[in-house]
Amino acid sequence: MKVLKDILYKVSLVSSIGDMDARFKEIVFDSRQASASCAFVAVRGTQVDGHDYIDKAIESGAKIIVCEDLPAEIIPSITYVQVVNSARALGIMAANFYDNPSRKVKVIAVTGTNGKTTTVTLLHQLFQAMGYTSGLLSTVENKISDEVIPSTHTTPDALSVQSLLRKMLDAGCTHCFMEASSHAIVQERIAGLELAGAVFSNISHDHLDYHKTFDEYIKAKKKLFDDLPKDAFALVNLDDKRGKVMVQNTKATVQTYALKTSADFKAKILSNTLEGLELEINGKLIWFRMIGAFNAYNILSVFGTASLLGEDEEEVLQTLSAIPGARGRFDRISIGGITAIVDYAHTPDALDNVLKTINDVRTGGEQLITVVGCGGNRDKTKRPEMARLAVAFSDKAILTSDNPRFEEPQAILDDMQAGVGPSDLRKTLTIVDRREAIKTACMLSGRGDIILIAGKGHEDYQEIKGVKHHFDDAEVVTEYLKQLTQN
Ligand SMILES: CC(=O)N[C@H]1[C@@H](OP(=O)(O)OP(=O)(O)OC[C@H]2O[C@@H](n3ccc(=O)[nH]c3=O)[C@H](O)[C@@H]2O)O[C@H](CO)[C@@H](O)[C@@H]1O[C@H](C)C(=O)N[C@@H](C)C(=O)N[C@H](CCC(=O)O)C(=O)O
Ligand SMILES: Nc1ncnc2c1ncn2[C@@H]1O[C@H](COP(=O)(O)OP(=O)(O)OP(=O)(O)O)[C@@H](O)[C@H]1O
Ligand SMILES: N[C@H](CCC[C@H](N)C(=O)O)C(=O)O
Ligand SMILES: [Mg+2]
Repeated sequence: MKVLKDILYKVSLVSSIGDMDARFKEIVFDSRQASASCAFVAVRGTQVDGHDYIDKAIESGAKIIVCEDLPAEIIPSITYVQVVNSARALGIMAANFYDNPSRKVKVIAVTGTNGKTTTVTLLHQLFQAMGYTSGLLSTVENKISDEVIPSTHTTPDALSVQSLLRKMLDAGCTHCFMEASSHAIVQERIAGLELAGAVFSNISHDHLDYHKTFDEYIKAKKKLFDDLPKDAFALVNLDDKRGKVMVQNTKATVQTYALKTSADFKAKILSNTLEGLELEINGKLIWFRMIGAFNAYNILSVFGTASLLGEDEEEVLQTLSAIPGARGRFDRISIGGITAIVDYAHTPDALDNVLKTINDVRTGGEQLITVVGCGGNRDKTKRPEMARLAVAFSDKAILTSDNPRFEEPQAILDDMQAGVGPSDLRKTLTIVDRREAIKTACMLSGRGDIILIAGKGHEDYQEIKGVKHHFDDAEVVTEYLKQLTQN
């Protein structure tokens, strides 16, 4: 049992009614999970307002209500705590409830439009390989050392963040590498965390459905750095034109990395092929198994982070050199002389990078066939742009579905097709069924050709009308390439 006033430590309060020494055994922010003697935090959401569910939570046994607006009817047996910001209060309460695990585990948060999963995965793999026990919170999976805990979000909700960190601490983890999505920052899912450092990779077009304007999206990412404590580090990519803005108001120690300009951590690409990257980092030449210039940025930010955490530079580079990278990020499958690449590029910038990378490392003569779709109920403005890029940088493009969710798949494809100019229609196919689209790409390809399947990476489902149907790009392309090349 926890005592309310202890758990409210550092929460900005407006007023309270009732017993501040009240005891409770769990915090919930969803009335459907309320139980006897829980504390219910009413959070305003995008769909509904948690304040409308206060009665329901009390019916299910909640004895403590934390909210921004007090209800009209006050029940004498209930304690009400009015706070400035419920979402923020939830994060701070969760941290106190689990005894502030981030004071003992060094937590590094990575934000940016692209590269978060890759960066945190590399950091986790690196620290594990160097003998540390470390944790991971990522889009693909959460990990406590080697134990996998399935991930539902890029950044879990505030309670899950803290309870996972507590488990990491109990399991002996010294570090945790986590993604901080812009949604999570705005929704205060990381409030209450005491970060040891934060990393900014880049910012480009995404999630304008949620943030509305690019300025708001930049502000969301900047908030991570604004909220850092003085003893933390802020590591930013200076080649991104928003790198400096991110750390304008931070109290943390600013450190920079770049390929194109002078910075604290600097790298140069010596060679970039389908086999890997050769980089010069701090005067040392090292070979890496990851492909593409964008991965040079990810490797460099991992190197910078590890150095700022006090690790030996030589050991870091040697260990990183053997690491394969994150699942679904430029995964190469070679069957019968055909190369398929499965990649999670689901934004115009990521797709542009991946297509340019393939074009940079092509030897010439082969065809590049790209299969790509755009998610339903997500930023619509990226649809024509992604189709335009796929067509412009490939010999053939097959536009298809990617998690249509509650939208009509053909309507998403119509939005995509608007980005294809009349002269490019010849090399564009539209196939709603993703399996058929991949099969067609395999049928159109011959020895030496490259098939890029973009958008889903590690995802093993296709989400249609609230139901996730098993679907795995790598599995499907392997099946057809085997079938077609064996006959
Ligand atoms: C748009 C968005 O981010 N939504 C997240 C948000 O939900 P919401 O604001 O819509 O919540 P709501 O349904 O309006 O409910 C408001 C409050 O009322 C409560 N409630 C609701 C109903 C009820 O009966 N009783 C009750 O108490 C809810 O528990 C909630 O506290 O808060 C929830 C709890 O933390 C999240 O699960 C949910 O993620 C949804 C499922 C989602 O799809 N989010 C995506 C967009 C997301 O967060 N993506 C980023 C990564 C993006 C990227 O970079 O690629 C991520 O970090 O995963
Ligand atoms: N540093 C980078 N710059 C630009 N593009 C990148 C970078 N790193 C990876 N990418 C591309 O972006 C895709 C997504 O990468 P990753 O999963 O690491 O990003 P993310 O930020 O975690 O994405 P999400 O917001 O969906 O969690 C990759 O599949 C690759 O195509
Ligand atoms: N975390 C991102 C992933 C998008 C991946 C893509 N496959 C899609 O479904 O749009 C989101 O939920 O917007
Ligand atoms: Mg991610």
